[in-house]
Amino acid sequence: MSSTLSPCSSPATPFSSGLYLTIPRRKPMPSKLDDLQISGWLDAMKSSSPPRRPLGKDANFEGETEEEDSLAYRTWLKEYPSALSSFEKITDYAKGKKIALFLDYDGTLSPIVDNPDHAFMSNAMRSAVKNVAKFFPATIISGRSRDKVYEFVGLEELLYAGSHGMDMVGPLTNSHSFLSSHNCISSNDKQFKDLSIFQPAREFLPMIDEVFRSLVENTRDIKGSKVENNKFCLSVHYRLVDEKNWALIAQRVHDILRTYPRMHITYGRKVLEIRPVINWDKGKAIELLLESLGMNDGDDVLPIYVGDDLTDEDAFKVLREGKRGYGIVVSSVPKETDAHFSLKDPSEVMLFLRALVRWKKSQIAAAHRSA
Ligand SMILES: O=P(O)(O)OC[C@H]1O[C@H](O[C@H]2O[C@H](CO)[C@@H](O)[C@H](O)[C@H]2O)[C@H](O)[C@@H](O)[C@@H]1O
Repeated sequence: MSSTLSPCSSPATPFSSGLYLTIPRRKPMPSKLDDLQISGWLDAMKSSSPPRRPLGKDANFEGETEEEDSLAYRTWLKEYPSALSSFEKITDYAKGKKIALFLDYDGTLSPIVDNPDHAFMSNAMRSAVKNVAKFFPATIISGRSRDKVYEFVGLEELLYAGSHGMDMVGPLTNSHSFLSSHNCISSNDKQFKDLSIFQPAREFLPMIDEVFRSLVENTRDIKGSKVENNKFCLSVHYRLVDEKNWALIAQRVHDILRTYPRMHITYGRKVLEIRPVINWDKGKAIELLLESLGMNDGDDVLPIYVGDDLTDEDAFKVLREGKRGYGIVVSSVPKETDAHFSLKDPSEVMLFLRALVRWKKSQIAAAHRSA
């Protein structure tokens, strides 16, 4: 699975320096999408954010009955077992290995809410994340801007990767193979002393700001829409837009992006994510982070990635294809995924993090006893 389901966008190509200067920018000209294009966009918009009926609760949900939903979920669980009920299996495999933890933010550490500015994590979750980071190197990897996700999480014990991994600050100095080719620079900033900043889409910034302004301007009349600037990518939210206007919002975004062929769309949970066409995603980001942490290869490393969204699939895929860790998808409905295990919602993520801490403490205690 790839998160780049972009029926109307250009294929991803590697980053090339100075690209921004060659990008043609014309005034957006409205174009009429044909029916096929519209239905392609709408299908992607719907399938990336399926209607959800919380399991065990009645809700106004068109389609299958609640019973059928729950049967479908139980069947799906056989293929993607709960990371809680499979905890022993996971920790048996983790024995003697160094765990590296990667956590998505929205829908994983904080519940999905209508207003993206109000996606706060609970204090209980914050404390679970803080504790787990005492025992395992942990990174939050989010589509949000790095500053925004840090503002939400507020913990210094972690590394932060914003804009889907296009903005990372950390001890990235071990990753020689990536340094030269991916715009990684040592920071002169006092705040990030001795750390490196990795921003492979830096040259796109002026263009991204331009697209942001254009999106704001051209969607302001669509009730419920919201454009979020995530620094190296943009989000056009339609969660609160009446479904009859989804085609309209798709049309407007399409019209703008026609004049920016170096920007493309991916689909998240009731959000169109606009990002530069560079060969970089959350999967590549975790490879770089693992390499930086000196944990890129060897049988003694176990990366665990927890995420809920289509963009997290790039990371699940890297782990599955490399046969070197576990992806855990957060979902209360069956979905196609490259993850190995599942958790129903952020509250189960919190239980899983706490269980990891208890397990690690028991390992340490056992090691002390036998020493
Ligand atoms: O990679 P993530 O940390 O999961 O970020 C992905 C997007 O998350 C946010 O949007 C989603 O959560 C919002 C708050 O719960 C919700 O209102 C929205 O419908 C979801 O799509 C964030 O606002 C986006 O910018 C991120 O791209």
